[in-house]
Amino acid sequence: MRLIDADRTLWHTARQRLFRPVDALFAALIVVVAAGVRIPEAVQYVPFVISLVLLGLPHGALDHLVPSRLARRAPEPRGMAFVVLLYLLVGGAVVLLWFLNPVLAFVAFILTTWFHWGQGDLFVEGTRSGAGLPSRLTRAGMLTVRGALPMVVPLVAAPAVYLGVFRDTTGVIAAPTLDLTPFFESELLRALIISGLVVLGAITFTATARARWGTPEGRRAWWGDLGEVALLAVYFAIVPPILAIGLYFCLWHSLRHIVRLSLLDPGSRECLSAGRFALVARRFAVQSAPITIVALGLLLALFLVVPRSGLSGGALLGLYLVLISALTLPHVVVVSIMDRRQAVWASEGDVTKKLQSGRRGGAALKLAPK
Ligand SMILES: CC1=C(/C=C/C(C)=C/C=C/C(C)=C/C=C/C=C(C)/C=C/C=C(C)/C=C/C2=C(C)CCCC2(C)C)C(C)(C)CCC1
Ligand SMILES: [Fe+2]
Repeated sequence: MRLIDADRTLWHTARQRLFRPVDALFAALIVVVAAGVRIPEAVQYVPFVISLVLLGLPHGALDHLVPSRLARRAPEPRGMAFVVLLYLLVGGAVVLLWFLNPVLAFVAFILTTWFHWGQGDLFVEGTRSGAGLPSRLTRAGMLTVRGALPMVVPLVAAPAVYLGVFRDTTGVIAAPTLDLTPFFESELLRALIISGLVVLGAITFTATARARWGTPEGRRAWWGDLGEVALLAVYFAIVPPILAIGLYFCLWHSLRHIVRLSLLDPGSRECLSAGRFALVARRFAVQSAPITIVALGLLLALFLVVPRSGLSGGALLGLYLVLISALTLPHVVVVSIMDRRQAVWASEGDVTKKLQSGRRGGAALKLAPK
């Protein structure tokens, strides 16, 4: 896939000015933890606490504006009503599932996150260069590998922490009914999971090499992709999971999504073109504040409603994850609509038709000529 040139330049700037420093921070954390420094448990929760008001929770708080932004129109009530209804119905159904079957709700949440974080990275990967993203199947492979890094690597590297978060999160709703300890402790399962991921990664990178190797730009993109995957794989294997995932949620997934949203907003786009990131951040903070406050209200309501909410770090994180899971599914629907309009999954023919009819939805992608 190829991005229209103006967008590609803006993504390049974002990569240099925003994403590279985050790479450096993750690399530094790997070194610090590998050197044997123990990060106190309380500190590990800090990114999740900050995510309540900065980057994390707010990154979905403009979802109601997405339909109008994609259509390049001023915010309109119909699009907003659609998104609010979507959140009410789908989010409500997820909360209900937590009450009916917390274990199933947890597993569904992990799988949804796997998909969603993979889909976010797949889009950003497509902005890296004019070199083609390969077949849809390979794109699905890229999504699966990217999403698996935060969801699967901690399961293999720190199963006890994963089990703890599972217990805390399901535990805010009901006393545990199912003991999954053997599942989390199975060496065989861990070996199978990690080998599956390595094999899938190898197949995917071989396939993307075939699509991208033809030009110097394509080769740079391929190495860049590989570098990110390697960094994240080591990061999630070494850094304590709650800290690692909290930082990734804010500084990786949400930051990229906010850049994507800002490119669909003419005012923010102008600031981005001028490299004025502080102004973009301010605009986003102002735009996302009202709905973020509503979402915080929902968190408080959930705290009062769920039967076993507590004040320990684990219980509070569990409660927050229950809320996030209810927000994530409708958010995934909105982001999937963005993916569709921005041609993330399109075949070459579809994209050409879209470009010809001028329905580009802002940062539209087009496939590189073969
Ligand atoms: C628009 C709207 C709104 C809002 C919204 C929002 C605000 C959204 C957001 C969204 C979001 C905010 C999303 C997010 C996502 C996230 C995620 C998806 C995460 C996940 C995570 C996980 C899953 C993890 C886990 C773990 C840990 C932590 C540790 C270790 C282990 C484990 C891995 C388990 C409202 C409702 C108000 C209204 C209507 C409209
Ligand atoms: Fe997201």
